[in-house]
Amino acid sequence: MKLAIIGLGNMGQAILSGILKNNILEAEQIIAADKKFANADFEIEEKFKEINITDDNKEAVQKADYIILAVKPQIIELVLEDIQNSAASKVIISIAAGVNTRTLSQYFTANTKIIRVMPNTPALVAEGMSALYYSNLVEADERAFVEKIFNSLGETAEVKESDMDAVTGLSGSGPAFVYIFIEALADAGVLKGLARDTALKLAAQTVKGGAEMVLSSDIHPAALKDMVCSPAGTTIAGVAELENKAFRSAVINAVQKAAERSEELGR
Ligand SMILES: NC(=O)C1=CN([C@@H]2O[C@H](COP(=O)(O)OP(=O)(O)OC[C@H]3O[C@@H](n4cnc5c(N)ncnc54)[C@H](O)[C@@H]3O)[C@@H](O)[C@H]2O)C=CC1
Ligand SMILES: O=C(O)[C@@H]1CCC=N1
Repeated sequence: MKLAIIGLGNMGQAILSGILKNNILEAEQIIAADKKFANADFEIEEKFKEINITDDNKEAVQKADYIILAVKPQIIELVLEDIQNSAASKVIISIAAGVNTRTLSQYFTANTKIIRVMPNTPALVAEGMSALYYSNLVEADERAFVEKIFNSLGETAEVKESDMDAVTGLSGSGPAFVYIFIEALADAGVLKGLARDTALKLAAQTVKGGAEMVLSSDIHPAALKDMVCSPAGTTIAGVAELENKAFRSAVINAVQKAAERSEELGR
């Protein structure tokens, strides 16, 4: 079995790292295509030295059974035009935000198997969250293989295609919202006199610990919040300020806007 990854940017590299680190495929079974490889000065990272690389998308697709499309939504149709004749009998896996199976299938035959995945960048540290949608022609062994790839990058969940824009706004874009929150916590620590590295460690571990509490217990986040808030204590004073500044509403709107942008990219 051979896999082609078209686009070896942030997400393409994260997926490739997970596959290699977890021995899902041997290096010889993978071919990566990216137009940046056409640049003679391009330095491929040490960890990817053993895989085949090319700047020719068609060549990669011809040699593979599974194709991961990891290019930007704005150029995916150019890539699809390029590969359509070589890829129709293969399993197509697109991670592009917003681009739906209706658009993807226009480039192939009615029998082409299409899978959409929305991963996120914590895949780089095997803490990713990937939502997967399988179109109905995809067979059980093909689903199992693709799920294995994304399980090697963290957690997976199967979703309906109509949920993909919401997923993109929440877990696809969400890491950026979390980083802003961590940065703001650390800035506040620095404002109150902490060293930057100490403040950043406290902030990141607090977010990680909070997430772990939610994931590892059946306790609702609101009840976990109540456990931190002592009557007339420090936390409730901070919580009141967050409510005053409409923090929840800002977060909800951020996810909503990101989901709407995903919808727009699909039009
Ligand atoms: N960055 C993120 O957090 C996430 C991104 N995605 C999706 O992943 C896809 C890729 O995003 P990133 O990796 O962030 O982008 P990126 O810009 O880091 O990588 C895209 C790669 O595609 C290459 N490329 C450009 N034109 C090409 C062509 N004609 N043929 C072959 N390769 C070409 C570029 O050289 C680049 O290396 C997007 O569709 C995005 O919606 C999905 C989930 C999360
Ligand atoms: O910002 C974006 O469009 C991509 C999709 C999800 C995360 N990053």
